[in-house]
Amino acid sequence: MITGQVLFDGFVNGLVIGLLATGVVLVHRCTRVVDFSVGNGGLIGSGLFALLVVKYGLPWALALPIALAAGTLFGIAAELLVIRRLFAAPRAVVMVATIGIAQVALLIAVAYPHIDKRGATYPVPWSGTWHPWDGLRVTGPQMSVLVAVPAAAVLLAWVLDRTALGGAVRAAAGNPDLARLSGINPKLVSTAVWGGAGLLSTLSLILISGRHGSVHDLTQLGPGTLVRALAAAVLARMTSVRGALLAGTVLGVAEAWIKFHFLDETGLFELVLLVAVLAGIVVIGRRGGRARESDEAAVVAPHLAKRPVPPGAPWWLRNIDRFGMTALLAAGLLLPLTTGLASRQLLFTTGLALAICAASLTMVTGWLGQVSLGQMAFAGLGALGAATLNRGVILDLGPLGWVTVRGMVFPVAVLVAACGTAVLAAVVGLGALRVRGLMLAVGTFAFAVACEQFLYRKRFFSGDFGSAVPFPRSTVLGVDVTGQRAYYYLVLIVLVAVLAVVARLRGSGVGRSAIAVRDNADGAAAYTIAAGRVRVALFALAGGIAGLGGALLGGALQSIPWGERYFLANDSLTLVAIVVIGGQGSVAGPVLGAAWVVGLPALFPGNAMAPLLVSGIGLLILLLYFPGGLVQPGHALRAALIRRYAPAADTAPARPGVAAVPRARRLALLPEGPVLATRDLRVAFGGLTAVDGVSVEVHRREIVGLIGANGAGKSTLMNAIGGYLPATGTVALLGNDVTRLAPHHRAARGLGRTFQSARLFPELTVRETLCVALESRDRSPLAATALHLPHTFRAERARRAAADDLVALLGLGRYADTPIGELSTGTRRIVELGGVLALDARVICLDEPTAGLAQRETEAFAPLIREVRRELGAALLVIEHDMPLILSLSDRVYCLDAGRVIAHGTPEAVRDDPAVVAGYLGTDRRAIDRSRAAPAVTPAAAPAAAPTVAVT
Ligand SMILES: Nc1ncnc2c1ncn2[C@@H]1O[C@H](COP(=O)(O)OP(=O)(O)OP(=O)(O)O)[C@@H](O)[C@H]1O
Repeated sequence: MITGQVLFDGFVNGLVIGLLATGVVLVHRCTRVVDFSVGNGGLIGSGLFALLVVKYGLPWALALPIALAAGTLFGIAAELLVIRRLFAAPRAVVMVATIGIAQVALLIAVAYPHIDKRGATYPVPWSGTWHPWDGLRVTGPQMSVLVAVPAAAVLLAWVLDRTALGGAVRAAAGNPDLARLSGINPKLVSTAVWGGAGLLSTLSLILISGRHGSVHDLTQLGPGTLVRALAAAVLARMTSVRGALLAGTVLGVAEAWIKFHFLDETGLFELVLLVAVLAGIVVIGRRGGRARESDEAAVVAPHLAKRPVPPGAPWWLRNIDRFGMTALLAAGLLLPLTTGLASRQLLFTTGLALAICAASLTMVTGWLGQVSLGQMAFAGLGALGAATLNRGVILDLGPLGWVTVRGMVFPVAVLVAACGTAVLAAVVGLGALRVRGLMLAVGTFAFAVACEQFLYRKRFFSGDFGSAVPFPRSTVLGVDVTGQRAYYYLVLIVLVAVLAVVARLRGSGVGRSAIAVRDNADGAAAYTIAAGRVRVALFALAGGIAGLGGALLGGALQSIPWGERYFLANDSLTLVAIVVIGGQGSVAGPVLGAAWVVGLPALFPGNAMAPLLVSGIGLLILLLYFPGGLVQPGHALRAALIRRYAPAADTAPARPGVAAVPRARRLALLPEGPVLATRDLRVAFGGLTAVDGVSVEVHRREIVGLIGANGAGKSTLMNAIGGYLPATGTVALLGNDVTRLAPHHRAARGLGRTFQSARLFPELTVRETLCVALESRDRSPLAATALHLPHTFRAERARRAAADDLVALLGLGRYADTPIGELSTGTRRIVELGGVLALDARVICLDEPTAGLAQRETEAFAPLIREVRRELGAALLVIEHDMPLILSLSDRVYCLDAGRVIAHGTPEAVRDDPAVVAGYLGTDRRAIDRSRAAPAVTPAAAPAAAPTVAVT
């Protein structure tokens, strides 16, 4: 029977976790960043408190404000020196920066003078025990919690609800742009929030350390505390401060209950936390916790990304990447020959294995723009799994009886374990990747802690070996790899193979699709790319590669220290540092990053601070000053050489025959009746019905205009047609009901779409963007591409040739290798049309195709749109504010007002409709006059398009 005392103890622990979680929620609400420094950040003040009281004999009442002030100042300093400088950066970057801040905090705490009093206890104001009623005991540290947490919560509520600062914080959290307009300085708010979070985490860590008892090993409190606070914050949907406090308390009680009932199952609670976090993430996703576009973004700005070498460049420039990689390989081959010391060889091998693990993160962070904080957990499971398979196991399958798995030879065990971690990563990814934004980081961090505390400890993995599981090496394909140097070369070969896979995937449709999904998931869906599938497939592959790297690392060590180093949650943070330091998304980055993080501390043997220094401070310096990482100077040199020796040439023929564009489905028969029809479509945002029972039809080869005042619901209607928004009513495409289909399925059935913002995929070049659209015809298979199978090279060549034809057709020759992010709006809009051509769309929705264009460009666009219709034989639904353009272009027009169709018919009829004049055109007399003056151009009489005119 569980006692009240156990639950009470859990309640008190939970109060502190809840307090820490409020800091996480505050920071997230104001800056949309998950703050990973919240655990370690508090160590500065909590360590100082112990130091001042125990070592220097200060009274606690004096030391406490000093410690709290130190923690607050650290929060403020972190904001001023790091966060503020990354104000405009993607949130993924800022989150990675918080990992650097956490490392720096740990570094400072480790650097504190040693408290050499043996058995000294952590200072608490009250040392007695109380018995408020029979059977309940309240200790001194618990009394501190019972006093401090409610006091802090009341103070926080008062500051948030009653003070000007609190009002500013709430306003900035609700709508930063509106807050800025009403005179609130978001930077000041951010500083205040970070200071407040520093104060809360210092207080929490002081209270937790009091419960911990000893003044030693305080730095160990970081990850366990952090994961509980993050879990509470996720359960509070990252938005509710009060909810965070409540969730923390519930978790504390749950932990006490679980630990009481399952005393033998160490780490079971961490497993429950993982499940709770994943469930919380799914709920956040369901409740519309969609991230803003900028959340998952390239951690490297597009201008720092590697440029493709133009095909006309001299041979040495075309092969410059090969030279670089050959030089790295030569260094790798020669390295073990520089020393005969086995310990050095082991160090080098460790670096290579970590580079393999980091290469897995390159795909997740560099391409998907997501941050995984669980890669070293996959590595740990790979290592322990391989060791288990190597020695053989007897499995208890319950009613099915016992199964004996005979030991596998070393290389087979490594490969099977890697496949196992890939499957596991797919499962974790299915939960955590459902929500866009940065929730993967939280989910994978919880996974890392659950592995460390629960999975690694299972007898299946650790057997009876305690904290060092043996993993002896043997032979690989008949070659003896028991020697340190031979094993080094084996790991080098695997690293080269992994990097070859990564490089091949990045240059293929798989890498392009991943970057497209990251930069603009809706845009990718419009090109038939299923974001979820791309994310989960790459995350699974990354999990497999991490497992492979981990198994090889285990083989290098020959005895897996699962509870001590390499495979812990903190090591996953270090892996993120390796990737950022090396250069995100770059193939050489993991190698350079691993060389930095493993190699530099080796120059200072025995110094516990060196690893933290190179990964923590190194991470921050690189993020702030060299966001491209160590490969950045190389990329800059490469770009300079390209500018100097291969300037972009306009290779576009003036106007090649459009027949050059291969078309897959152009000749497919269109059904009778409308090609697009909506019935009673309705979309509501909370209380606002943006589209209110709209039924529209678009017939074969028709251009239908959609007009209406700002906010009338035109874009919302188009988004509902595309499946980007949940709607009631039906949508039929080419005679088939597509109401229940996801956007990428609708696109695959012939629905093309361009967006008002024409964002496309900023990091991809024009040619790459068109290749993404061409994936709709022939998708790049992940496994076959990774394995370099010949047919994937043929398919890739065909795709590039088709993209080049489109580039030529649209007169985009000189922009073919330019990243989209560097193009003008007009050029981006032409690339978007190129994408629609690549799709072979049968029904095309254009959302304000001339928005942001100069009048001259707008005039060139009408013929281009007609040309697209002629080319594809498609029907178009076009939203446009330019009345002369839309009235001259359209065969029929619908006018929307407040989400309803108020008129439809021929352009002339709609233009003269009294409701349209009163509700829309009447607002701008000149618009009517201009539209009356507009010549009613028939499609047949349209002038030949001169698309290059619009390219500016
Ligand atoms: N994601 C959203 N959340 C809440 N409200 C939204 C959202 N998107 C649109 N709205 C609201 O729905 C209404 C219709 O917006 P919509 O963008 O469809 O209008 P529109 O006719 O396309 O306007 P514009 O010509 O300015 O693009 C507006 O009141 C808008 O504020």
